[in-house]
Amino acid sequence: MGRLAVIGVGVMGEALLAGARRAGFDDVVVADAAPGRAEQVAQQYDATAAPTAEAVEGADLVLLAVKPQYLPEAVQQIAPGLSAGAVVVSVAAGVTTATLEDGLGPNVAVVRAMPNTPALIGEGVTAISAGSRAGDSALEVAEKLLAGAGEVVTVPESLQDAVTAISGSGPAYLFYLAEAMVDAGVGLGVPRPTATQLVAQTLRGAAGLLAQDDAHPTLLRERVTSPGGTTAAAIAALDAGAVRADVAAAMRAAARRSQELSGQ
Ligand SMILES: NC(=O)C1=CN([C@@H]2O[C@H](COP(=O)(O)OP(=O)(O)OC[C@H]3O[C@@H](n4cnc5c(N)ncnc54)[C@H](OP(=O)(O)O)[C@@H]3O)[C@@H](O)[C@H]2O)C=CC1
Ligand SMILES: O=C(O)[C@@H]1CCC=N1
Repeated sequence: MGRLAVIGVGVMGEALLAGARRAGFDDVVVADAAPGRAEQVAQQYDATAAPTAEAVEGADLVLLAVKPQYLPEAVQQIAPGLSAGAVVVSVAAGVTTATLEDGLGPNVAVVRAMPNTPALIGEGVTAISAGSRAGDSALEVAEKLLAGAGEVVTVPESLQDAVTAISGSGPAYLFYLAEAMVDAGVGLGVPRPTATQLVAQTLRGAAGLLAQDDAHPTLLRERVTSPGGTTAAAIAALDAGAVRADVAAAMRAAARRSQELSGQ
């Protein structure tokens, strides 16, 4: 599988590193700007720690997982040490393959990816898009890396801002909903640990139903909604609060922000 370098082992870098180890990558070098962080992660995942510029030397595959604002600096640091023919996978929201190709030079293939945090438990989903110099073999190697973190789909790069709004930021919307449901449950008199357990397993079970092949969210919701019952009362309250429109507005804001990040 060759050597993998992970640049930036924060929340997402660590989640994808965990997936890479599950996928069988066993020669891994990690780098991070926070003092001591690379060493700590290297110990935990049986990897080697190195400064950013050196970490990419001899690597066949490089995963860039720093915040978009810090990416130009990281690109500058790694560009001179990259091996010809290396594949660089970036998960930075909003940063285009064209920008990365400009900074990294003509000898590497760039793949843009948008993962999400359930990658930590192998239940993520990542959308990948090929840069202009990334052929099928580069996409394949990126897919192998990311498959350890969950499902992988290939999309045209023009859809990456939308994907970011759906699945990249998506877990946060569900945690927000979970918080609101737990708090409301507590308000209705249920102890917080019990309310949390009820909400977590309800989300897990509902996601399982939704993941079935023939699932349609409308049908699934209708099956819960008995005539004149409790769910009908709840959905009427959600509609009165224009929650559906709010979700659409939130996702448009996320996609817009992803676009803005590409201009920074
Ligand atoms: N979190 C998420 O749900 C998702 C995040 N992403 C993308 O993943 C990327 C990382 O996000 P996230 O993990 O949340 O951020 P974090 O801040 O948790 O992690 C980024 C890490 O990179 C380090 N770093 C910064 N500059 C360098 C450098 N030059 N060399 C090595 N390490 C460096 C940071 O150190 P320090 O703290 O000292 O700056 C930090 O530890 C972002 O681009 C984001 O858009 C994509 C999908 C989902
Ligand atoms: O909030 C962010 O910018 C990153 C990208 C998608 C999820 N987290």
